[in-house]
Amino acid sequence: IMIPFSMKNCFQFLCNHKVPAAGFKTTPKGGLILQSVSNDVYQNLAVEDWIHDYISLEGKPVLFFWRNSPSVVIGRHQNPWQECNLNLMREEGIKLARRKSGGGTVYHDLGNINMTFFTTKNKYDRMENLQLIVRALNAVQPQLDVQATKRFDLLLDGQFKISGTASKIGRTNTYHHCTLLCSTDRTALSSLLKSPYQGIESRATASIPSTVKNLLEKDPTLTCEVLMSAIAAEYAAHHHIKNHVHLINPADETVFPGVNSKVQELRSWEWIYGRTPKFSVNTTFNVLHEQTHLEIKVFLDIKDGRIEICNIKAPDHWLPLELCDQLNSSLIGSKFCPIETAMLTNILLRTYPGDYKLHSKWNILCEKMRGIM
Ligand SMILES: Nc1ncnc2c1ncn2[C@@H]1O[C@H](COP(=O)(O)OC(=O)CCCC[C@@H]2CCSS2)[C@@H](O)[C@H]1O
Repeated sequence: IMIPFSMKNCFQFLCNHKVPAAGFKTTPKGGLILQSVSNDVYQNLAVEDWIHDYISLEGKPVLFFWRNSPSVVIGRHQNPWQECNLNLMREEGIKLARRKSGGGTVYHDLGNINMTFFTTKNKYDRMENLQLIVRALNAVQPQLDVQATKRFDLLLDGQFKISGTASKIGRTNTYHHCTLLCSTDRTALSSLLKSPYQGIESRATASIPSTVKNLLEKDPTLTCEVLMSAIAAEYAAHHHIKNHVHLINPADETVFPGVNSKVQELRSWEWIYGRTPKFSVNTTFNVLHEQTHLEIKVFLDIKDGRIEICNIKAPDHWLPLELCDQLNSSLIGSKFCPIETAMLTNILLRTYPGDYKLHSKWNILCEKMRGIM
């Protein structure tokens, strides 16, 4: 990894050392423990990515602690419509993030600790990291029954998931990141991770749901702060480094040059929705017309988050084929997104000013379409 000259200084900052004349060579080996001062999921994922891209981890593993305000974090190759309730998230102002690592969907809030274990490829060992967490948990509460599974979850009492794992393996650097449920809102977790959307077909990675539990429910002294200190102490002991947690601000461009462009990428529609593997939606809408139920069939192909094929089929006596097709054509190429659909509908309505009966039918269809987005 090439570290540009300006980044040498920030590397030294990360070690909390004054920039010495001798430069880079004086940075101590052994490892580093960092903790983010931000609770913004995009900033935290961006700085994680930045460390992965720019820090030389040879002989210097890094542990990074971070927590987020309420967010749903999907894996790199997942379909958000299949994994979560996007309508509920919009209503509640819950962020959606797509991470760079693979795997399933998790819910984060301030009661959930995220940990990223950075190493070079040859030191990458997820089980070792999980065992370190288990030792730390047992150091604060020897009675806890926590075990790592073959799929790198941590289970409490042999049945409740308290941690999920994902990882990214780069050319030389790697990271293993995992969650730890301390006092997360479990009601929010389960309602947000339930998809209401039907008829989706895709080859995206599917999550593996589990029954979860918070450590604080087991023992009220196990707060996030207690857990993070215990894990930091265990990490320091394991790597023979000073038990000091360096606070970092992931928005600080002077420390992490270029980090804000990573934040922008992670926040973008193109990354979050546009990276969804190609999928199709095959569903029906029911509308009431003159006291009878009509069935409207919908078939969509969505590629890069945009509608590629749109086939809405309504009974001809309700909406003449030609007018139905106008709606179909106007949706092709547009984002599979309720705001964009609302905009397009308004444009379409203007093509038949004054035809309120038609407006009402198009509006009904668009409202239903928005409901599946
Ligand atoms: N925060 C959290 N911690 C543990 N388990 C969770 C959490 N949220 C949801 N779940 C449960 O895990 C499954 C999904 O399990 P699944 O195995 O499919 O996915 C994962 O575990 C992915 C973990 C990603 C960790 C990253 C670390 C930093 S950024 S996110 C979900 O349906 C819930 O039942």
